[in-house]
Amino acid sequence: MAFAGDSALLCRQIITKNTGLNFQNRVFSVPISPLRFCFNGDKLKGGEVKIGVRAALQSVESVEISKSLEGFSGFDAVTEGELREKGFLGLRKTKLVCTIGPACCSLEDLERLALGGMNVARLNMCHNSREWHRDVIWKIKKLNVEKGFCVSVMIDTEGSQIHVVDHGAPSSVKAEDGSIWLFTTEKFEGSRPFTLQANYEGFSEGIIVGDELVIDGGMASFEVLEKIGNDLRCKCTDPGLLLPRAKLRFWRDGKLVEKNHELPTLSTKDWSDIEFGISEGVDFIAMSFVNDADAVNHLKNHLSTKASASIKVLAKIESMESLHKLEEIVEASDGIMVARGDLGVEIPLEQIPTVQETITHVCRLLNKPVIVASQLLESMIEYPTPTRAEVADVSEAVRQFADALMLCGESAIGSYGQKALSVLRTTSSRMELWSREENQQNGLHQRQLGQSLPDRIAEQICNCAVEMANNLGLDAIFVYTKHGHMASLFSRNRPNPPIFAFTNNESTRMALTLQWGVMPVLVDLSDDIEVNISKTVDLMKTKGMVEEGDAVLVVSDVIPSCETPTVFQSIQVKTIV
Ligand SMILES: Nc1ncnc2c1ncn2[C@@H]1O[C@H](COP(=O)(O)OP(=O)(O)OP(=O)(O)O)[C@@H](O)[C@H]1O
Ligand SMILES: CC(=O)C(=O)O
Ligand SMILES: [K+]
Ligand SMILES: [Mg+2]
Repeated sequence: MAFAGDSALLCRQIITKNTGLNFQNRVFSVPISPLRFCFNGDKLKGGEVKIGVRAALQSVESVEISKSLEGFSGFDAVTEGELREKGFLGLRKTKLVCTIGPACCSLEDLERLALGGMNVARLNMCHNSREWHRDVIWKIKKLNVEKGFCVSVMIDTEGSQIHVVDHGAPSSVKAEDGSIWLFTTEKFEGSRPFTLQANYEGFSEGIIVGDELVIDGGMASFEVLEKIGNDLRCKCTDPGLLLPRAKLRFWRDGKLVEKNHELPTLSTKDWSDIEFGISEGVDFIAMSFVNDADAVNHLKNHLSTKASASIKVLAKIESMESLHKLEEIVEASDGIMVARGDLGVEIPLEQIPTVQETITHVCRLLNKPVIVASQLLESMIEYPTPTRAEVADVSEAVRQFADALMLCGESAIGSYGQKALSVLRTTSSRMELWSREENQQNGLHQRQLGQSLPDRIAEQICNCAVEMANNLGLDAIFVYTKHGHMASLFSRNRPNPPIFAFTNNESTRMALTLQWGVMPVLVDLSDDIEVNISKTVDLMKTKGMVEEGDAVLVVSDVIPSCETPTVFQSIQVKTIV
């Protein structure tokens, strides 16, 4: 039992060190008179916060297998299987997003992706029909219900960007050096030789003769020879492929001519896609070409008025302007996507790695999940193995502690989508192991987020608890949470053990699928912390998910509903007997 004393001492030291609070007893008060303040809406009596800190190593007594395990079966099938097979530390922390397209949209394909570790399915509203998207969403929900998966659904808006209209066949055309092309806004069916239709009337506004027209971030380049009304006659100066929906950008004197700001972030089509997403009950809306926080706030307000505030809004960073306003966008949104595909059209490619590192860093500091997306395993669209450079790129995103990695064309149209997913899985697991062995999380800086004392306390409890869990070599962190906030504060510290977030809220569960190291579990929650703990441990024992001797750190932020609550948050270390 020396262990018990050690952990109690350690807990006190850590909490004293990090909060500046000192204490003698297990439950102590911090007088903050004359302030009165709210804690999750409850006015506290006497203007004091009481925090319970119990760090004695307790044993879960040989709990009788509870009569009422109903409602406690919310482990997803994949986590359950992996936990049994590999143990707590074998669970992958980095989350995986797959873009669903024609190559992986059958029920069987989707099931294989879910079994392969897909945490979020992304539907790009740029492509395919409403009926097709609805069918995919239904299949995912059916698999979740019938096969016990926990795969969230994300829709990704088309957004307003200037590109070539997709005429269907032929799928790509080659532009030869010196060839002359017309870029027009005139609508026409089929294809015309040396003519491409732009999707936006004003695509050539402000463009002058001599400007450079860059296709898809450098796939091909043209020089503007002549303006004819809105149309542009151009000469190919750097030959290459013109793909359907190829992106058009103009450069002058080595700098991008910024044009996107006159277009709304959400077009009429985007708004109708959003209504569709709301009615289909999607979990995330990824907003393309966000330029400022206003755009994010606008959508979030709209969702609130529709009683759909539980849908999380992810801002895609894929324009120069969004980089100038990164912090305000991160603060306004529920998460971020580093959309390297379009970003690479707006900034020089050699800047992508450092920009990615900055964005992932800012997101972690501000406690927002971040997805690294596009071309992670691009060659696997055609080939069954990745290039070494691609594996290095995936590893780098994991080393940066990104919350999630995303497949695009690799899963949507590629021939080896499941293989690509398994490359992400094995590469991220390997890199996470290295990261743990090298104590990489020690170098992570933390920024204080909370302003009020209760928020700061919650934050400090999570920071301290993670330090405890790492130092004591604990097997898992259990957090009981309604809205997932404390689970995310744990995740932000990138702890060694996995974080099991027990929640009674389905939306919370589906939102946590994107957060690094968090295994969301749907359960009934009682006001009694001890009941919650013994019920979950019971359940995990019956399912063979915990073993005798496993030591877990337990934190609850479920506020008891009694009138004068005395213990709001507590840290406990328990061993399974
Ligand atoms: N639902 C779909 N139906 C048909 N093709 C799809 C679908 N989703 C994706 N694709 C194909 O997969 C490719 C990669 O998909 P992805 O959505 O990542 O690319 P994208 O269109 O460049 O993304 P974005 O427009 O958001 O920047 C697309 O170019 C498209 O050809
Ligand atoms: C994913 C996406 O939108 C991009 O990379 O541009
Ligand atoms: K999109
Ligand atoms: Mg994009």
